[in-house]
Amino acid sequence: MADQLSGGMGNLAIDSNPAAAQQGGPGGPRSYIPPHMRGKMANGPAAGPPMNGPGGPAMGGPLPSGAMGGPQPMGGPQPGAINGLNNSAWAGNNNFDARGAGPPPAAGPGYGGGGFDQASQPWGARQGAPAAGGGFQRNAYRGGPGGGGGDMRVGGGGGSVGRGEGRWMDGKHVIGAADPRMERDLFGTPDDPSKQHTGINFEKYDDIPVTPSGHDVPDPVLTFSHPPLDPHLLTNIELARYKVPTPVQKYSIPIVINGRDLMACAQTGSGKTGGFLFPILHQSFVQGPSPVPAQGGGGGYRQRKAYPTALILAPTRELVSQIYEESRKFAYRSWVRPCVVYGGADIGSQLRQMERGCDLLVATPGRLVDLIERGRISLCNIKYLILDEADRMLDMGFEPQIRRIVQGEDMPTTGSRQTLMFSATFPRDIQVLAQDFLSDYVFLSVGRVGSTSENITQKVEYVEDVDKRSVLLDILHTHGAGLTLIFVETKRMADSLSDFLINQNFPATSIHGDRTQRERERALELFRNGKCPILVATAVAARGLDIPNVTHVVNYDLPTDVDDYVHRIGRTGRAGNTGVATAFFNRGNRGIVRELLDLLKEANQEVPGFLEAIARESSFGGPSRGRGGGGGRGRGRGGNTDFRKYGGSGGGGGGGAGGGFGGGFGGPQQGSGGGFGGGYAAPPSGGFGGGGGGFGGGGYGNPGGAGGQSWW
Ligand SMILES: Nc1ncnc2c1ncn2[C@@H]1O[C@H](COP(=O)(O)OP(=O)(O)OP(=O)(O)O)[C@@H](O)[C@H]1O
Repeated sequence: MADQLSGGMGNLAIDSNPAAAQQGGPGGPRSYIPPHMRGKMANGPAAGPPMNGPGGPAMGGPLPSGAMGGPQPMGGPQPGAINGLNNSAWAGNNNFDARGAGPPPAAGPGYGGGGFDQASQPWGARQGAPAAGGGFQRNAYRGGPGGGGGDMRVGGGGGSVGRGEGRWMDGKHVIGAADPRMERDLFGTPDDPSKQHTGINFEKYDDIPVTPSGHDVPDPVLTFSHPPLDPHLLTNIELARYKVPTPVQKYSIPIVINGRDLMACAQTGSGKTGGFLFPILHQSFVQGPSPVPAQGGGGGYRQRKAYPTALILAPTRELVSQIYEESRKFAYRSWVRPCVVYGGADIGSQLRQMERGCDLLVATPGRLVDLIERGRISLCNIKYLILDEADRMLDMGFEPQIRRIVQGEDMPTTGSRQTLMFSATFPRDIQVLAQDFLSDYVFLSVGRVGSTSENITQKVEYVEDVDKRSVLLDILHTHGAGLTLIFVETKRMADSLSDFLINQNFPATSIHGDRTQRERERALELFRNGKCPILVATAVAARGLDIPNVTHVVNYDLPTDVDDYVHRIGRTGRAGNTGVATAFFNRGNRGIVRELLDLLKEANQEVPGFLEAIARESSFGGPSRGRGGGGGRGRGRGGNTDFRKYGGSGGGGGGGAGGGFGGGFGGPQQGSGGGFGGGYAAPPSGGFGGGGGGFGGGGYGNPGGAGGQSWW
């Protein structure tokens, strides 16, 4: 049931392949191994200890920082490898063969050899955490009414808490002891290349106009200071070397502390994660844990349910892992214990993690539904519900699962919890739908909704399909230092293009939904640490991932939805750093020409003449997206602001040409290139009629409805 649910509830791209993962990862009989990885995997991760094996890391989740690019021996990038990326270093590097059995030459002590074992230990084991010897603490989980049971972090049951953990005792927050080694692991060193550092344009974020709307919007905070923020949170923010809040953080902190719901739109890479973590952790540090209801049915610790107070939902495994790592930083030494769950990884180890305490849960929807079905999580204590990449979480693919989680279980209703939604894009129709989950919310727009950062230099080149490979090779030959992320539309294309690049002696790897979780982690790790500085990816890597030193994003295949383009190119130019994004455009991409054109103009980018010409000749109807225009495709784009300002709460006709703010929801989608088909015609209160069916063109939304197959 678990596997069926994970794979069959619509979260297919994300939670797919649990069976393969459980059968031994890359070596398992049902695992997919691309040809170029076959020899290598035998010596690589599969040879190491299970990533999530029993034995229970003290605190680390199934993707320990070492496995995902933390500062531990393997996780740290190889600066030499990155800096050595130039024309000759790549193309001429005949020693590199990602298909071969051995590790890449730059691997040093890291991957594949002896170094891997060390790095792949569960986090707690590597840190020598108490749990490493004896597994998880059987009596540690909070139990019994009032929360005064066995969890050492709450109620003051005596005994010890885990390393880096604090506790809540007698109504007070007791901060845990500092742990220098753990601090290094979590926060890195000042010049640590594996961590994102703020770039030269960080201060320019302040020039972006912020438009809050809703009544009684609290004034922004200007600094990280007490008040309003909890002093212990400030200590952790300082350890993270954040000096000043980004605009979205300046506003979100007081809005959430004042008890309001929030829908926040801010450009990619501008600190939205802190935008929700800071205020909810602040509140948690101040208020302490909620009492846990008495658990019926008795049973041993294995029957215990987790009762998180904060739930963060995000669309991909990699993104939930990243958010989890961020929450570990800012919850360090506090009573709040973060946990992460996602499909494709051993559910047993995730359950054991939760049994050790689970106050802030980061989850992909499919796996969460699975755990709810198993009776292992109750949502009755949720005070904060966060939908990161909110528009993605509420689109066709995820919406049924989100409704089930939010409305179909025991979560407090709107008004009794706080709901926060964050994204860089927020189409109008999704804004309308989102209302079901929000109560009297503040809408916050940093810049225009869906706009791109001016830190990204966008280039559009006219390239026919047959010429794409050779143009890509030219680009890779001339591109300087840094990591290059190449987006394609299909999983098959991701494999074939990465194979092609490897054959051309470029150190490439790929990430997409058909790869096992371990392969995905390995690909990301090799990319992060510069051993494979070229990553070919499907849309699975488009949202949220924060990888330092990505200097170039190539849209080898342009997406059919311009919002996807916004998120993809947002993998570069983050935290005030600069980056370049190149798109291959030809007449097959006419569908987004107008929106792309508007986007480029708005971000003060150069607009190639051919784009203007094709936009003119295009018969593709509808107004342009910007400046209050609705959606040419009926999605009724958000324009630059809160749709409530323009009246109406949904309804209106389908998105025909000329559909402004009044339209765009309620009718069947016009679709572009057969994107949506039918099944999207529900009224605002009713959800999408069709759910799974009707999605036929890879246009937008979850790549498959219930039971379908993902394309990413
Ligand atoms: N106040 C701050 N000072 C310095 N760096 C910050 C600050 N806030 C966030 N960052 C850093 O900026 C980077 C981008 O932040 P984050 O991943 O939260 O962006 P985002 O807005 O969620 O992007 P996306 O839309 O792609 O999900 C991260 O590396 C984060 O550590």
